[in-house]
Amino acid sequence: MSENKESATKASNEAIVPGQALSSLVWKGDHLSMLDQRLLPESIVMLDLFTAEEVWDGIHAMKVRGAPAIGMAAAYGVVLGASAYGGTDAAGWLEHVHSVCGHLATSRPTAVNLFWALDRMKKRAKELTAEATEGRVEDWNAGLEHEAISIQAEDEEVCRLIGVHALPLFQDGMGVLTHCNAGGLATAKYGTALAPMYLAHENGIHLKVFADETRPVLQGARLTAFELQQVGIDVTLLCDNMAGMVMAKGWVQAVIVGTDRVAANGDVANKIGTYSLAVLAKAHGIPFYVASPLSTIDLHTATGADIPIEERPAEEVTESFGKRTAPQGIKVYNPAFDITPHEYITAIITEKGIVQAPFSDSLPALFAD
Ligand SMILES: CSC[C@H]1O[C@H](OP(=O)(O)O)[C@H](O)[C@@H]1O
Repeated sequence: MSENKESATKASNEAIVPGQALSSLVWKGDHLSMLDQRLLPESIVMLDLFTAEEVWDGIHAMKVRGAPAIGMAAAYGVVLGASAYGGTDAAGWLEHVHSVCGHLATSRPTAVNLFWALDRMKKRAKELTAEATEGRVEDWNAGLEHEAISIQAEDEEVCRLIGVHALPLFQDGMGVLTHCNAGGLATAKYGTALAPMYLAHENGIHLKVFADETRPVLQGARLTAFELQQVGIDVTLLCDNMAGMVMAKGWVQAVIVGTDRVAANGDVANKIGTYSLAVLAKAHGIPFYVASPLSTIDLHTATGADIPIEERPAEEVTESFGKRTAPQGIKVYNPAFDITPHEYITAIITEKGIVQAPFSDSLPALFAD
């Protein structure tokens, strides 16, 4: 790790290379290069982050977003935070790492991958100090760096496997509707909900993807439409309120979405609007799939009612499309996520295979060795 820290975030503009996937997070050895997803698809700007605080802000402000990407960013935030420790003793270093983790945990509340990654970094920190208790701060920091890099590398393989397991659900020419962005931009590569689209594309299977624009932050329009178009996958952008009509026309044979947290009973938190889609899918007899890595399954949270739902600033709703679109002083309700009850979910696609109801049995079984 470099001793040469900088507090000001730097940005660099990158060129759009058609067909080339963008990486949301690139570890540079002494800092984290983070793609500012708020600026897509107009600008590709990589932010150079040197401190845990800058990573906290990157997550909080949704410069990086998507459950697995949030977890990966937080892990690198721990690495950056740990490197600022000035002492040499194990107890002090461990306390410092826990304090960094505690702060990063306040960046966003719903995606459980954030807490999963922080728990994993704390566990690794404890193991490292148990191995050598004095004067090994550089080794401990290097151990944390290795752990964060592993989390990112594993996520790519996990997402690829989700795509592999989903492939039998799709036939050539099928229409598949998705919501928000659970793609490569939200993960290390491939995505969760979009992994099947990428794997189908790689295997010569043609899918017609419908991407909801996903108000109010427009992850579907700005990110999903962008990343699928970049690699030449057939994608059509829809306003959120068009899904019912498109289903009624018979254009959609499956809905597949990502998730920020799956409760032990199979209830799913995902981007606001997901619940409406699930109800519409049921009304039209269309299977509704949730793509979820094991790191997003939270067996400690009993039901969807126990999942904390983030509420975001009113301006996301009242100042859409670069200008004021609602009256001054209007009351606004802006939850970032909703809960889809497990009854609406046909199956959950994981890196270990596809599971169905009863989820209270099938989800814990995924964690058995
Ligand atoms: C692969 S998880 C993607 C997940 O993240 C989104 O939330 P946000 O953009 O607010 O971080 C959304 O719920 C997606 O399904």
